[in-house]
Amino acid sequence: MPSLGRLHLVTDTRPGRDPLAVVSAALAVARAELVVQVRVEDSATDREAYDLTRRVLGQCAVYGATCLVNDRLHVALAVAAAGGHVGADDLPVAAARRVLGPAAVLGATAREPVTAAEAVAAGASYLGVGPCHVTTTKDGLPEPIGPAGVRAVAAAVDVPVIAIGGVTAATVPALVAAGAYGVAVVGALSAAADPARATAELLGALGC
Ligand SMILES: Cc1ncc(COP(=O)(O)OP(=O)(O)O)c(N)n1
Ligand SMILES: Cc1nc(C(=O)O)sc1CCOP(=O)(O)O
Ligand SMILES: [Mg+2]
Repeated sequence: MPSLGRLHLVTDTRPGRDPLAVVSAALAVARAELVVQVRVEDSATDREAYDLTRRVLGQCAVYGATCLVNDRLHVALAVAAAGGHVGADDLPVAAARRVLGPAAVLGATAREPVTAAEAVAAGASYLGVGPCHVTTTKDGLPEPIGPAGVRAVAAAVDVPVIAIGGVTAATVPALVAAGAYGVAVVGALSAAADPARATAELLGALGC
């Protein structure tokens, strides 16, 4: 299994965003430390997801960076991405592992220690843990768990914990101190005036 980068960029395909430009800027700075998770709107077609993922995978290959696919594991397989990420509304972790195979990177969303341990036992190779802080990027999330919630999950598992939800360079140190191996962001890069600079700030906060 490839070693996991510590800065995860989750693509923002909402109207008015330019995910490929943001990926390009982040890759130029973070290189192999970047994991790009291709996440499209639920309304996007599989063809749209496939086309975007192929382009992102091509960008990542230049830098030896990892490309994962959110939810749509058939797209991950179709483009030979490194793996995928699943949550409560997606395939169960064990089924996702069967689909992707033993060597793939498989992330699972977990918000508390018991489900985190279950996800790891079912085959997750990392956990996405959050929302750590308030975010406007995704609707319907539970209350933020904060660094204390991250600490509880990190203490319960032996796989990398990736903190997500409202993460900024300013909030990274407390999350790392709580046991996060890395962070996943949408807005901190997608909405940045200068995504390359924002990438450097996030890497610096991670101690990379
Ligand atoms: C790193 C990471 N953590 C959590 C999530 C959320 O996944 P999920 O709960 O399946 O929600 P959607 O992203 O599918 O809306 C994630 N994508 N990445
Ligand atoms: C897609 C997603 N999942 C979350 C979870 O907690 O499961 S938070 C989130 C959105 C993260 O975006 P931003 O970095 O802009 O806050
Ligand atoms: Mg999902």
